Amino acid sequence: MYDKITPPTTGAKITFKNGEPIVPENPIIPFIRGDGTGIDIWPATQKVLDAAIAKAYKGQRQVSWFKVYAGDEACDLYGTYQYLPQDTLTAIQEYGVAIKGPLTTPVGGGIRSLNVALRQIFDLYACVRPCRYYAGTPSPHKNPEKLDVIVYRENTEDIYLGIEWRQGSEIGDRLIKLLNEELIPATPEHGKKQIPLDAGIGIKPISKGGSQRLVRRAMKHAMLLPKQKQQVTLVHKGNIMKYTEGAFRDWGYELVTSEFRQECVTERESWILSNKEKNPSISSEDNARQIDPGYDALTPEKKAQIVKEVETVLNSIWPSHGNGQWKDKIMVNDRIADSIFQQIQTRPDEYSILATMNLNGDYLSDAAAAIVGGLGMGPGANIGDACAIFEATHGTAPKHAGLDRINPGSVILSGVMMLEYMGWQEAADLIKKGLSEAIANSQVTYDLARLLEPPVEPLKCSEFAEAIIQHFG
Ligand SMILES: NC(=O)C1=CN([C@@H]2O[C@H](COP(=O)(O)OP(=O)(O)OC[C@H]3O[C@@H](n4cnc5c(N)ncnc54)[C@H](OP(=O)(O)O)[C@@H]3O)[C@@H](O)[C@H]2O)C=CC1
Ligand SMILES: O=C(O)CCC(=O)C(=O)O
Ligand SMILES: [Mg+2]
Repeated sequence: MYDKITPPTTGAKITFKNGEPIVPENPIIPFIRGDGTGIDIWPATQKVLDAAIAKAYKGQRQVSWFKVYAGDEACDLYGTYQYLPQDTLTAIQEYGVAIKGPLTTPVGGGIRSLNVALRQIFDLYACVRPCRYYAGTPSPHKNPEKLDVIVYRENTEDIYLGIEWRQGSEIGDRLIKLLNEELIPATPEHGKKQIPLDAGIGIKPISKGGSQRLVRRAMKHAMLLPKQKQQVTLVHKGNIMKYTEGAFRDWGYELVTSEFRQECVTERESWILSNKEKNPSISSEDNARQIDPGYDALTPEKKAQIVKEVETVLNSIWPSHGNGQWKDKIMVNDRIADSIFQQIQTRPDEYSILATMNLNGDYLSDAAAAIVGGLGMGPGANIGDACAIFEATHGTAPKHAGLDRINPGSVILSGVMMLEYMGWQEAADLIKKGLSEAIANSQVTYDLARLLEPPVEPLKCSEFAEAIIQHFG
C-alpha cells in the first residue's frame, strides 16, 4: 500500500459519520513536519501535544504519530519534484485527521501551492482560523482582548483554483481574443470594455454550492457559541465583483433564511422589526425610509422594492421574530471586505464569525492574527465532511528556519483545535492553560519578547514548549 513509509504498528483509524469524526482511544494521526521553520515548530508541537495527552488521560488515550512527507523533505526521500507523494495522500485519506507544518510555495513560476492542493484534494472546504487574545501577549493594539473572531474561509475555490494563463501564452492570447471579439461585445453591460492584449488572465469561480456549504458550517458553529457571540458576518467585495463576491453574499443570505429560518435574523430584518416595535403604527414606507438612508433619492421602482421587502419581512417572520424575539437569534449581517479590515481594528468587539471567500479570508486571517499578537498566535483547521487537516495561519518564515527561535504557538494551538475536534477537551484545556500562563509570565519567544515593555530575554522555540508543559500544573 505504501512505497516508502510504514504506519505505526499500534493504533486505530479515525472514521467519520455524518461529517463528524469517531475517534478511538489510540488514533493514528499522520503529520507533515513542514518546510522552513517546520523543522523547529513540529518537534515542539508534538512534545506539547503528547505531554498534555499523557497528563490528561494517564495512558488511557494516546496518539500514534505517523510521519508522512510533503515539500522539500518529500523530495529528499522520494526524488526530485516529488513534493506531494502518493504515500502521503493515501495516509491522509486512510486516517482522516492530520496535522501539518507550513509548506513553501514559490512566487511567480514553479509549483502551485501544496497547501492549497491538500485542501482541494480532500475537499476541506472550511478553513477555520480563530483569532483570540491570550492575556499578557504584547500587541500593537490598545485593546487586543476585544477581538475574538473566527475567520471561516471558503477553502477550495476562488482564484485559489489556480486557473490562470501567463501573459503571452498561446491559450491566454486566444482567450483574450475570444473575450474581446465575441464574449464581451455579446454582453451589453460590458459596453466597449476590452482586455489589454498584454494581460495575464486568471479565473475566479465562486459557486453557489461552495459558498452555501461554507456558510452552513459557519452557522452551525455560531449555534455553539455563547449567546453574545452568535453572529455571522458575510464578507465580500460585492460592490465591485457582483456575480462572484456579490453572489456569495446573496447565496449566504438565501441559505441562512431558508435552512436556519427559525434560528437567525438578518441585520436588515432586525432593523425592520425594531422599527415596528418602537412604533407599532409605522407605515411600510416610513419603515423602508428608516432602513435605507438614501430612500428619498431612489427611483420609484427601487422604493417599491424596499417597501415590499419591509412588508414581506413583517408578514413572514413577525410572529416568530417580532416583539424582541429576534434578539435571541443568530445575527447575520454582511460587510464589504475593505471595510471589515478597519472594522476589526476600530470596533473589534462587534464581530464574531467572519464568513469569507478564499482570498479575502487569507488576507483577513493574517490581519486579525496581528491584532492579537502576530502570526505566532494564529492557529487554523481545514475541515471537510470526511477529513480534516490542522495547520497554522502562517507560512515557513524561512529566515528563522533551523534557529530554534520561531514561535510554535500557532501550530500548538492548531493542535489544540485538533484535540477539540477529536473531543479530547481535557488535553486541549491543559495546553491552553499552559500557554496562557507561560505568556502571562513573559516566557515568550522572540516575536513577543521584542514587543514587551520592557523587552524580555526571549525563550527558544523548544524552551517555550517546555514552559507550556511546566504550566500544565
Ligand atoms: N499554510 C502554509 O503552509 C502557508 C505557507 N506559506 C508559504 O510560506 C512561505 C513564506 O511566506 P511569507 O510570506 O514569508 O510568510 P510567513 O508567514 O512564513 O512569514 C512572514 C513573517 O511572519 C512572521 N511569522 C511567521 N510565522 C511566525 C511564527 N510562527 N512566529 C513568529 N513570527 C512568525 C515572521 O515575521 P518577523 O520575521 O518579522 O518576525 C515572518 O518573517 C511562502 O512560500 C508561502 O507561500 C504562507 C502562508 C501559509
Ligand atoms: O499555500 C501557500 O503558500 C499560502 C497559503 C496561505 O497563505 C494561506 O493559506 O493562508
Ligand atoms: Mg495566508
